[in-house]
Amino acid sequence: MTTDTIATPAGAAAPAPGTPLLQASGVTMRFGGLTAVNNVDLTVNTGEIIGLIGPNGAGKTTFFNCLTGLYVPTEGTVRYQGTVLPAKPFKVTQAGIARTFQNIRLFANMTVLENVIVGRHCRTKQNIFSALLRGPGFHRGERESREKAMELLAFVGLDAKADHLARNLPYGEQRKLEIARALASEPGLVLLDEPTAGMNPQETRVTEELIFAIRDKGIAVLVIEHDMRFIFNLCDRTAVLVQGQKLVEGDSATVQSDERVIAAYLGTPFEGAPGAEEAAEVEAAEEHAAEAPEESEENDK
Ligand SMILES: Nc1ncnc2c1ncn2[C@@H]1O[C@H](COP(=O)(O)OP(=O)(O)OP(=O)(O)O)[C@@H](O)[C@H]1O
Repeated sequence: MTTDTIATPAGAAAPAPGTPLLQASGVTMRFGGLTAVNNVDLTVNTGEIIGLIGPNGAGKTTFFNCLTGLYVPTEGTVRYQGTVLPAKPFKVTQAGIARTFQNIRLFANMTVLENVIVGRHCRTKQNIFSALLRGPGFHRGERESREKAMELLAFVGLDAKADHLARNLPYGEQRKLEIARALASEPGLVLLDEPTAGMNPQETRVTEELIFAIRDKGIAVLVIEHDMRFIFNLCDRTAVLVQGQKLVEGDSATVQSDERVIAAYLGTPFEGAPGAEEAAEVEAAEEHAAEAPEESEENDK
């Protein structure tokens, strides 16, 4: 009988920090006449948080899909820990890459805990026979999965809601649950597609802290986001895609000050750029001045 032992993730012996984990080389994806991703190289090393930014339709999600086996790139290769990845999402997850999606994909009618347990599927060896026979191994495996799922829920701050239905969670918490489910597969690298979309600034700050904590657990992160403050606070390096091509890659200062990036994407200097604080102070003073007559009118009454 198959027991429910937890499988070891591929490459579980943690590589030294700073060694290449993911290596995408010359990745190109064409849909008929449209080249959505054009000859993109990207390396993510252990211990890194890497950002991927670019205008709508730049090819960011398509690139993620090429990395995670949802698409077979028209050209190029994707290696994880030196091995070319198979173009099968399940095998990519088994190899050690997990992801979340731009549009939340939870099991809405399952509980929060069950959603995370499902995410552990590729690390267990349960099969139809062990489930039918329900021997000691099956129960041990179930208990372990439950405990690990609860640990992850505590990690993302959702343990108190373990028994709630996923569909009843507020939007920001559904995004956190997606992250917990991705972590349940014990990845070495997690790909997050717009993890703060629809979040308020407070939730965004919490997500930022959560991503730092994920990195501190030894999991590298590749993140797509449109929130530039979030990206430039968080990432060790950021790559900019424009019309499917990588325009620039570098640290936050390099990317923010690159004139091609400003022209093609940022438009105006990023709001956290030097000078923004002063501009905000002037704006606040102007608002205060505009409100002042009303205040004095009220005082006169
Ligand atoms: N399955 C598909 N078939 C045909 N064209 C596609 C397909 N998927 C994406 N595209 C096209 O590829 C281009 C890149 O799309 P993609 O969704 O990767 O961009 P993105 O940078 O993720 O955009 P956004 O920031 O809006 O999510 C777009 O022109 C899109 O219409």
